[in-house]
Amino acid sequence: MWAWLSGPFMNSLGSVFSFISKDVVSKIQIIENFLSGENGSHYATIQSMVTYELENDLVDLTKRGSHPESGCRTLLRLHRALHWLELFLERLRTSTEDSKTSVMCSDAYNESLAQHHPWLIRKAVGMAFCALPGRDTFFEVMNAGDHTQVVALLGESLPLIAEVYQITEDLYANNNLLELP
Ligand SMILES: CCCCCCCCCCCCC/C=C/[C@@H](O)[C@H](COP(=O)(O)O)NC(=O)CCCCCCCCCCCCCCC
Repeated sequence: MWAWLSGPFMNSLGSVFSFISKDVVSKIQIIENFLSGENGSHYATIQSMVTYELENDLVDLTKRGSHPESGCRTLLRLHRALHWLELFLERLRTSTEDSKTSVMCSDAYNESLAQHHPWLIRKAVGMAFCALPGRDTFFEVMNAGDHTQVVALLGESLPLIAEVYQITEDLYANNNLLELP
């Protein structure tokens, strides 16, 4: 399912994007390792992961310490990335022929992930966006047919992405986990 993150499309985007996809792949790997480890059953759902890690003091809550790669903080990074994805795909869905992917990407980034990234990363990411391929290429790599079909697919998927995002957001908010280091 995550193969595209290290596939030819991401590779064709250059070194900043391969850095980004390596970061995402390694975070997914951290969570998969918990899932296949001896306490894997606690990682079957996000809810059970949160309960298990909090009850067993497995999360660094205020500053990085003995649990720098907890499931909770790792998923939080992916959760924020999912928000970026939602905002970007919504822009792509409603875009017109002369919309620029670089603008769609950076607007979505500034509304989401950028708030959690230091200056240097924001600058590097901002420059990388300028080199993104055009809108047609994005429609093509989704491999879901012509523009109309891709727009329809996005229309069906985006509410589901938004729902997943909101469930995690509420769970993390209720447990004060939204600022995990
Ligand atoms: C498809 C086209 C291109 C991708 C565009 C990327 C948009 C934004 C890029 C921002 C990248 C910043 C790189 C920094 C990484 C880390 O410093 C930083 C902090 O990690 P740390 O606390 O462990 O140190 N990592 C992150 O914030 C994770 C960012 C990942 C952004 C990737 C977005 C693309 C993929 C979406 C997949 C969503 C999967 C969700 C699964 C539940």
